[in-house]
Amino acid sequence: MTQDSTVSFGRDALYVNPLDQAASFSFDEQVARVFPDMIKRSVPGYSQIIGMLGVIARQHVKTGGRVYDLGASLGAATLSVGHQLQDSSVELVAVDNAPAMVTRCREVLQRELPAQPLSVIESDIRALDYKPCDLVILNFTLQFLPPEDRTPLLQKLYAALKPGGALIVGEKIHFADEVQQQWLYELHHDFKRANGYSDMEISQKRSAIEDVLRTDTADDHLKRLTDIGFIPVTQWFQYLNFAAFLAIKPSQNDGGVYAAT
Ligand SMILES: Nc1ncnc2c1ncn2[C@@H]1O[C@H](C[S@+](CC[C@H]([NH3+])C(=O)[O-])CC(=O)[O-])[C@@H](O)[C@H]1O
Ligand SMILES: O=C(O)C(=O)Cc1ccccc1
Repeated sequence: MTQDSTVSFGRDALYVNPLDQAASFSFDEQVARVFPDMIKRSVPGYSQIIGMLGVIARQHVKTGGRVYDLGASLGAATLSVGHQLQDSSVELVAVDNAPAMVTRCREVLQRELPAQPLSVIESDIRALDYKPCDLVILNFTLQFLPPEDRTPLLQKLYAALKPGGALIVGEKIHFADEVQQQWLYELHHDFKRANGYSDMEISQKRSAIEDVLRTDTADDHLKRLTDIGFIPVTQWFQYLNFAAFLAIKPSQNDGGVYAAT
């Protein structure tokens, strides 16, 4: 962070003190202020995924193309794509519906990617009219939509993607097998404890997110994306109960087998 920046970020201590009743988690001013620290200490592999998003973008984004980062928060995924592509003919579009995130995101991205055509849009991603695009990133965002809204959004994104375009979905997942679910759930708890959260912080945060973050299984994701028409669909990442998927919109002339630049 540069000296003249108005954006500053702190350590996540939101759930340190006992709360009578934890309010539902929301992406407000308090969360935005500690978000980089919160997500790195809470999501196993977050930094590795972010780094790889830019690398994957290089395979799928063409000259003059467009990339959407949906539920962009502070723009980390867009930043990774911008740094990897280094292509000022590509438009990067970051969208989030939380005003506290959008303000900071705009400032960070304009400062870090000054030569890039860039839009930071405050909008619900379900309401947006999507322009033709090469890559859509939903990095830990789909999980916050009501389950019944997930397929309609993904269908809309499929329609906007150009043939050969890619969708990347990062998600917290759960497991159909109860033993596996319990095991990975506990390991995630231990991961957070190893990153400096107390048991009380972990359990208060869990109560606050349980109604707003509803997970699917990896199979749910693979099936839903395949049913919509994406092919191939692959899971390219898993670290404990966090996973990421890559889904391609097939092009007419590759027999639906593979598409990239
Ligand atoms: N309907 C919606 N419309 C727009 N934005 C939404 C909606 N619902 C939730 N959001 C936004 O989705 C983001 C989810 S965080 C994404 C991290 C980021 N992708 C990253 O790669 O750093 C993940 C997490 O905190 O676990 C928040 O900024 C919400 O405001
Ligand atoms: O903290 C958790 O347990 C999570 O599942 C990840 C997360 C990270 C940031 C905001 C909300 C959820």
